[in-house]
Amino acid sequence: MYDLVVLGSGPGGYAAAFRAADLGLNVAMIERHRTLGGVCLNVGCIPSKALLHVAGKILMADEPAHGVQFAKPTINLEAIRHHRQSTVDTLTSNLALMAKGRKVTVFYGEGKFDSTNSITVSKDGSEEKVAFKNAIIAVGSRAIKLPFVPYDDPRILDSTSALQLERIPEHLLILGGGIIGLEMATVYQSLGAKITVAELGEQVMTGADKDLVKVFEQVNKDRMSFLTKTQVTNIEATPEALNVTLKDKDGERQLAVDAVQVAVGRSPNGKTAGISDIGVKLDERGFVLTDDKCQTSVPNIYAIGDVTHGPMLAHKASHQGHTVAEVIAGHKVDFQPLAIPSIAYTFPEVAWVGLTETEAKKQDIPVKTAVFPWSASGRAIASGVTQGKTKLIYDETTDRVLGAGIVGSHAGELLGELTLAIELGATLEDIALTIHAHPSLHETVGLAAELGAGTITDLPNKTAKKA
Ligand SMILES: NC(=O)c1ccc[n+]([C@@H]2O[C@H](COP(=O)([O-])OP(=O)(O)OC[C@H]3O[C@@H](n4cnc5c(N)ncnc54)[C@H](O)[C@@H]3O)[C@@H](O)[C@H]2O)c1
Repeated sequence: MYDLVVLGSGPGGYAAAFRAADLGLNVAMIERHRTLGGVCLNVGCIPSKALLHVAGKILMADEPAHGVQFAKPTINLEAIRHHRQSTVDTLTSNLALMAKGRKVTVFYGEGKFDSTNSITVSKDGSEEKVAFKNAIIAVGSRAIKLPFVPYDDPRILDSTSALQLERIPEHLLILGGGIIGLEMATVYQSLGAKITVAELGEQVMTGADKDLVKVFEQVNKDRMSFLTKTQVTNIEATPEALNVTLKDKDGERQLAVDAVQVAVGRSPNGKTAGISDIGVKLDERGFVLTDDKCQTSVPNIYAIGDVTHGPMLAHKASHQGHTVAEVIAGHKVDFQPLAIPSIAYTFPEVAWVGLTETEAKKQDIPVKTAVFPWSASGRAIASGVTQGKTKLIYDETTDRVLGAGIVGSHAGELLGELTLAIELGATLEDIALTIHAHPSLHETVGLAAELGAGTITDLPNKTAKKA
């Protein structure tokens, strides 16, 4: 009997298994695919970043380089696919080695709970029972399917098939303006596709503040067309084209495209693997209900990652994984983060963490904001990346930083400081008095804080504190 069995080997599952093994527990992990790492490493975060890296190189070659002109890039799709796959292979094979090094037993096959103390793993017609004292459900999520989409048509792409880069369509419609849709829009646009994004909501990248998203839209206005408040209601496949029905306030119209990527969100896998049959409580959408120790309604069973409430992000899952491993090992810990960062790896990147201004307004939280424009940053001007903003959202009375957002080159990397600031309860003054290197893009964080504090000297003195 294992001390712990982890069902699923994504960033949540393997982090939990490895941490538990390091704490001296006897651990097994069950994975239905041939490689470890789940969606994120195999067909999600990691391969998309490999493609976005290439997209960045192509887009950069197109930008004015202040005296240097590059020829039009030559694109070798096979080599790009190879970079994607070798990135995935490096990480997934390292995971298998680390599992071995930690003596975590890996069962490859489809796992299904048959009691609160055992899971049956099925593979190629054979079955094996794995008994456990504790289990962690880390079964993730899957793409939401829309009833009117002709999924059998090869011109319909999902987040997995889009990564294959089988062909570059002339005109690609992105159905859903969330992070997956916009990241793949960026990849395909750089490779030559015309892009139309159809988004039901008021803005693309819901979740980020509008003023930041506006900069992203502005930079991309000649590269992509954004149709917001627009619902895709039907797709008809004909030999010549995919005829997409778009519905907005003016009524319905047709758009003929030669490929559609569907990226309308993900739903949790809670209703699979016999999870509810053993008494684990789910909500109506299939999320497993957990407390702040990630414990489910069955005391020896825990759940982490996309199958639980909260953002569907790998770094949330891995931190939950560590928490549960430590709880099972007897530590007094829980999972109550103040800040879970989000990054859209688009061009430019958009990154945000903690409270947004939109959320503050919705929840009636009294906040102030300080937004430093990158057009006043020496490093941004010298690097030709002035289309950016660094924004702080802070408590009106205490000046404590509650949220932050950045749009611009390397925004995702710059966000780290602000995530730490929020977790440590920093105020504007703490950030403003921290010496940031000059000239640098991260200096914009310090300058935004100085702007809020009224001590800034890198902008006109409208906001200067006189006393
Ligand atoms: N870099 C990252 O952090 C990253 C990358 C990829 C995915 N993810 C996560 O994966 C999850 C799924 O991402 P996603 O982009 O698929 O989902 P999402 O929920 O973020 O966005 C889907 C969008 O589709 C729109 N939509 C739904 N039906 C529509 C219709 N019929 N017509 C037009 N628009 C429609 C919705 O309004 C929504 O804005 C998210 O939780 C996301 O945070 C994160």
